[in-house]
Amino acid sequence: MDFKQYIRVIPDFPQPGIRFKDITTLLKDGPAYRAAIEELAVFAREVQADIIAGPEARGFVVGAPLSYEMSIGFVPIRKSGKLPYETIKADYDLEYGKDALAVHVDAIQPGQRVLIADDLLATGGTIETTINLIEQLGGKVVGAAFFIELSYLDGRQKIGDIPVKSLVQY
Ligand SMILES: O=P(O)(O)OC[C@H]1O[C@H](OP(=O)(O)OP(=O)(O)O)[C@H](O)[C@@H]1O
Ligand SMILES: Nc1ncnc2[nH]cnc12
Repeated sequence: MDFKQYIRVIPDFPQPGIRFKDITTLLKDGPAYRAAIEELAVFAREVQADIIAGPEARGFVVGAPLSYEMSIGFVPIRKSGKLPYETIKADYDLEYGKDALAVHVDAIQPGQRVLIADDLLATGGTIETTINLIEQLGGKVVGAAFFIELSYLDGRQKIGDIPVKSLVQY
């Protein structure tokens, strides 16, 4: 399926110079959304993931259906201050700002094979921070799966040799 035709590009959002890739136009199309998740599930099975982690908020709409499709667990990586139990957290930079992410200390068991799922890879700050948090908990990141990759920002260089799958590239 040509997923690019389902993605809407909004110039100058949320600030001048950013071309925002809007996935809501893909999400509202049932067959396209399902096909996108199924394609990422092929990759997740190849890397033998046994749990999915997704960064808030758009990582939830990719990671949660992927874990459901595979009948494996889902770990939410949340913006700092949102998780109720004991957490570890890390600060990071985005294409358009700064933020902090956190995860529960008991979210991942040492040695678990973790696939990170998100809608989009831009500078790689979010994925790098998520990898860092999972590795601190003893998890092994076996792959990173995205709907969209902004190749011109070269986020892959922050991921090292972890296998990456993206459905659409700009
Ligand atoms: O590769 P990066 O430069 O880190 O950018 C990619 C991240 O930016 C967006 O999330 P955002 O932090 O805007 O949060 P949201 O999902 O809550 O909208 C997107 O969903 C990715 O998680
Ligand atoms: N250009 C972009 N479009 C949508 N989400 C993003 N997150 C970071 N950069 C983005």
